[in-house]
Amino acid sequence: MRIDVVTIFPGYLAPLREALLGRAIEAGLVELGVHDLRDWTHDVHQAVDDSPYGGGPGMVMRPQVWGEALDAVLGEEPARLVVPTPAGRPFTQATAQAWAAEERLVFACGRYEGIDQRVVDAYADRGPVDEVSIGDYVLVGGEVAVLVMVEAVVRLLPGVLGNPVSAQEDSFSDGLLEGPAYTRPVSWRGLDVPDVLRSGNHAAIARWRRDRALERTAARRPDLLDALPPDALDRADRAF
Ligand SMILES: Nc1ncccc1[N+](=O)[O-]
Repeated sequence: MRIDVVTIFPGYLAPLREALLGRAIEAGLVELGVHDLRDWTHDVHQAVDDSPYGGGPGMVMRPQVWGEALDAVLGEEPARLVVPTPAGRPFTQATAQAWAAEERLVFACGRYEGIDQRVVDAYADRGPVDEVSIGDYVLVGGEVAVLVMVEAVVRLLPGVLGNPVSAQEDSFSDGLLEGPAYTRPVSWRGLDVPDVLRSGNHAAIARWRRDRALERTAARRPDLLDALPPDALDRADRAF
């Protein structure tokens, strides 16, 4: 997979070259390009924004600069263009799963009050454009959202995670939150690991884990329970 990011703060994306993602890049599983939007300005002030038509607070990012940048970065190769914005559709594990199958992702990081809408409209004719949000809060720009989304996607690529099974058993993969996890020592500050997890009885362990996942999901995210397909909960689940 090739990932390109266009931003006025390239340094913000440095963490993508650390740890797991850094190793994936070194292993050639992912190619990463980070581009400074100001490279496509032509004025001495390298202006990337201007005041909004119709008035209102803040500044809007100029379409000309973005057009030149995205033409250059996208080239002729097909790619999914992603614009992080609080006004976007929710980015979920399902989005990450879908994007993990893409050859190319190009992220356009908006700052200020966002990017002139015509940029999204103009590129919608060339390929898929997703305006997505990582949550219902307002960040200063899209860069942090790109870090979140790239990590969620790249960890799903074959060969990236040491233990690929865990990508299947993540929270959300079966529609439920993951339950509690334990490791050694068996007793710590007077708190013991639940006996069932040391019983060796795999059916009982699976049942216990499922019950804890249902319990946690009901308590913290009842919306996820409501969203489950009708056949997702078996009789034992319903008994819980
Ligand atoms: N929440 C956000 N705030 C600003 C820019 C992008 C955002 N997002 O979620 O992608």
